[in-house]
Amino acid sequence: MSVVGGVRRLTAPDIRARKGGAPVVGLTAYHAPGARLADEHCDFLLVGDSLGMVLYGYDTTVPVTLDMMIAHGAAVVRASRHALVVVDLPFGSYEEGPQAAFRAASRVMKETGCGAVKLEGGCHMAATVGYLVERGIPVMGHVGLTPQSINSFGSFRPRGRDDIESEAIAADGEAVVSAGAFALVVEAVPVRVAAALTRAMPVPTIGIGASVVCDGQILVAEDMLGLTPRVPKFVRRYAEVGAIASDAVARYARDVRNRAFPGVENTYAEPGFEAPEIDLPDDEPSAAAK
Ligand SMILES: Nc1nc(=O)c2c([nH]1)NC[C@@H]1CN(c3ccc(C(=O)N[C@@H](CCC(=O)O)C(=O)O)cc3)CN21
Ligand SMILES: CC(C)C(=O)C(=O)O
Ligand SMILES: [Mg+2]
Repeated sequence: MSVVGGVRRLTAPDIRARKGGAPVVGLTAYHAPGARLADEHCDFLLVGDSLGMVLYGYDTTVPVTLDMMIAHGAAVVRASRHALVVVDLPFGSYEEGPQAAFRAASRVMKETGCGAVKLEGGCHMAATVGYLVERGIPVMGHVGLTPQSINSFGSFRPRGRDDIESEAIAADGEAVVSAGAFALVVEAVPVRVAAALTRAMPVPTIGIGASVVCDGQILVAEDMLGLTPRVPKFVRRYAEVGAIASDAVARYARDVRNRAFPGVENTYAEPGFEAPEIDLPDDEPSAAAK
């Protein structure tokens, strides 16, 4: 539990206790400005390994490292005070076994100050989830579409659309929650599958592409803000920040080229020095510009 400015930050048990109550609001945050923007409105901020795709331009989350997650996680903790901060364990940092997972997760907790970690996987990760939870690390589960397994799945297509897959996902959720996960991200599954999990689980299900039946929702902030060029079907665009930002950059560039920026108000005065009149260039490119 942390106390900042007299306000207690939400904890994993607080989120756990929201089962059956008001929907849990999650959003990704990768950096200080994102965290400052989202903190007061959200119950938890997820430092998602999707940052590898959104910030670093990778095609998948597979190349993301533990050091990257720690650097971004620490920035989000510093810039927030209300929401629980959850940090994704990246591909390769926890699959080897419970002890490897504990080493990765304890580094994340110590070096970022976050309140929980998230890891992908179901039945085969249950022992790892239990090992972390028993040793004081709250774990959020993640089943359905698990993007770190893109090289096994072959694509980011929705999961659980046939009986075999939907039963496997139900068993996955059951396994990680029985092992002690305090909440469960359910990604890209049909309503029927999300509804069955939400009914069966004693902890909140957090949907992304899993319909309104879930106990909460999460989205990638850049997707809902209009900062990513293409978005999955499950995203609603709440703003077109990319278009606004592009327009601002275009106006800045025009002002620089016209010598309309910087203005006198952006300039440091020096007693006794008069800025020389500059010759504004005409439309002819000068010899120097050639
Ligand atoms: N910007 C971003 N948003 C995300 O939600 C997100 C990431 N990145 N990176 C990590 C994972 C990967 N996720 C993804 C990525 C792509 C699709 C997607 O393209 N879905 C298509 C259908 C694809 C298919 O059928 O093959 C869609 O239209 O929903 C879905 C989830 C969710 N996560
Ligand atoms: C999409 C969410 C659930 C995630 O895992 C991420 O942003 O990495
Ligand atoms: Mg992730």
